[in-house]
Amino acid sequence: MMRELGLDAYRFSLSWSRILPNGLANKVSDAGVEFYNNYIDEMIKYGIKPMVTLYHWDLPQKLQDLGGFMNPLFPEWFEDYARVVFEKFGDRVKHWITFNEPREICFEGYGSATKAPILNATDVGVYYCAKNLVMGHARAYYAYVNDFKPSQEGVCGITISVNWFGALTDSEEDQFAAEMKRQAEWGLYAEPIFSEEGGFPKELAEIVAKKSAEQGYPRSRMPEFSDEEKDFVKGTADFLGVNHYTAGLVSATEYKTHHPVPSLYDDIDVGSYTPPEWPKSASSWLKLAPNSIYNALTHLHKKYNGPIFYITENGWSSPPEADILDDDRIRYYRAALNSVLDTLEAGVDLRGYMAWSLMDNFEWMEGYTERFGLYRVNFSDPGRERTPRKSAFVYKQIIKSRMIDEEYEPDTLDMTIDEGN
Ligand SMILES: C[C@H]1O[C@@H](Oc2ccc([N+](=O)[O-])cc2)[C@H](O)[C@@H](O)[C@H]1O
Repeated sequence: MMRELGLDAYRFSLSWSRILPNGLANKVSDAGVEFYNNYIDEMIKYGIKPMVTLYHWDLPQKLQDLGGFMNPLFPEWFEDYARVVFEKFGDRVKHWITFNEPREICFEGYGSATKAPILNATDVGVYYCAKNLVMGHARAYYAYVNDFKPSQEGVCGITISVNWFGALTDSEEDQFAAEMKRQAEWGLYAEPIFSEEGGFPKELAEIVAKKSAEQGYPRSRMPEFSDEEKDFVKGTADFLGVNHYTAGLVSATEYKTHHPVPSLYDDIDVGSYTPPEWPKSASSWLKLAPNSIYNALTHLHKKYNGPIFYITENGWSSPPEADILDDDRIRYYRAALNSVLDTLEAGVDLRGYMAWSLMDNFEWMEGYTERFGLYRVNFSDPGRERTPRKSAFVYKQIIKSRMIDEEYEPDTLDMTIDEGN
């Protein structure tokens, strides 16, 4: 499928427990390493660069039983695991991502309890997790930079989910509410690594400290980074990977919904709105918002002094029964890629774009009910038959011709494998 599309890069993740069955680095699975060696070698054979994520949400059970991201030893465990994979695969993998989407790991896993491990610690879970995760990221980064990069010459970054949150109105209150939403959704994870000051976002930290005191906590529910820790974490990324899907308009007073007290969303206490005219996908959270890649990336570009970006995920879901002639997905990719062009024109250092996803897959809590693939997968078929959707043909034509808005008819679209690839 990668060859049919003419891809020159592919992002995938490693399963920690497939490589270290106990989670800890005392025992490495030869079969696990061989599995990924074959996978990586096959890509490289066809000129497809692997971009590898170390952690995309599957923590070894033993480590989860020990508290997972809540355990202060988590950063060490992660560094040990990272060292094994850099050593095994770093001769061929030159683009490393430590974590996929800290927000979904920490907020959804340890706060709102909507993703594994479904731990309902709404008051502190997201904040404790965020600090341990960021410390683990920094330890893995230094392991790479000090002990592997000199010979392997690759780069190491982190991928954060960055949807665009603008203000509903021009009022000062709504502008501040939008900034609080951005700090809660991605600043918690980006700020310690990419800001000049380091540590958690300042205004959010102040709000949480104030509310914690009012709520009778002896200290802020959000842990602090010591000065030493701030310096340790600052600048530990060669690039910022961005998973971008959608946007919301934020209000200080309107569109508020109920949240547990205390919790991150109660702390920021803002409302969010999506205009009804924004087209809807099969996922409740995903709507097609105008020029949102441009809005998000130009904002981050200014805020963090022009870092290197990769868009590491971007895509559209349809229900399983949807037609294979998926014009809604094509409309989404055209809009997104036009927004990428605007972003590049604005001088943002965006080095790559990855669609989510090559093929339908298991979509976490939603299982097989939301399909993101350029290729449809028939999950009732024991052979898991794969069929290119119309969007696959169009995507192939776009990346080959660099023409985004040209109209293609399905029977004129070319799906032969280019011998050069
Ligand atoms: C569809 C892919 O989404 C990624 O995760 C999310 C989850 C939620 C949002 N959101 O805006 O609410 C954005 C991205 C994830 O990395 C991938 O595995 C897929 O689930």
